[in-house]
Amino acid sequence: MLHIGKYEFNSRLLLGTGKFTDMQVQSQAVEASGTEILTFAVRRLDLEEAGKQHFLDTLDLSKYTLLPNTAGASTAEEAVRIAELARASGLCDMIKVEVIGDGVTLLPDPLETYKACSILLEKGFTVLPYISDDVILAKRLQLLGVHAVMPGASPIGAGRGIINPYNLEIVIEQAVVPVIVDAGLRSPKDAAYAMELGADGVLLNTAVSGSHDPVSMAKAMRLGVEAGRLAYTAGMIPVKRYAAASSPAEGMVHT
Ligand SMILES: CC(=O)[C@@H](O)[C@H](O)COP(=O)(O)O
Repeated sequence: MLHIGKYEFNSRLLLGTGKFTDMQVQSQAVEASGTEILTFAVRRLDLEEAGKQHFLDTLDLSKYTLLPNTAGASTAEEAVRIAELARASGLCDMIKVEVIGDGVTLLPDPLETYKACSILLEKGFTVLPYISDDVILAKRLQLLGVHAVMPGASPIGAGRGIINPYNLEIVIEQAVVPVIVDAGLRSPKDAAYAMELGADGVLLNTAVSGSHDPVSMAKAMRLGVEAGRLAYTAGMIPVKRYAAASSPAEGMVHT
């Protein structure tokens, strides 16, 4: 079970809803992924798509928790405004805090993210900040009281997989709230790797929406997350410098 604040989930795969070209394929991909948490940009929903049918209208919303995100915000104030808009519209009080600091790398702004989280926590939100793989920021945000941290594997949409497993491992080791590895994943091996490192979940979007067959990729990602989690809980053997024979040599007759 994945526990985030007062919420509980069986699935550890969180899916983004952007960049799908066909709503029906998207619905099937969501189903195939087994996800229970769908994240979407409130700003996009509110401004650019006003009046149009939205993908969320095509879903049985009783099966999913909608996780609004503050994509499009570049300051704490903007992120807070977007979060309040989401809550006032009757959406979940969970918010993925995404405050982008740079239009080229799309990396999150640590100072504005911290400030936004501080305000949103005071306002009673369940707060999930998207951050870089920054060990100290992750720690500081947890001291502030966030409900999960979402370190990036690599930049959004880059598909570069986990660039810094060392940092991610330390974030995970020191975490007192769930760690959801978010962004930059490309293949099921990346998802499995994040889970093998001990992540509590992964969030991805482009890897599925941008593949030739999003439904199959969604299923592959689901299996990757499940395999990685199973391996993590099973306990993997230590890495050794030299060989260790699989069959014991004792009792063998040597000539
Ligand atoms: C939908 C969402 O929140 C994205 O911003 C998220 O960070 C996913 O990144 P990828 O598209 O790289 O998987």
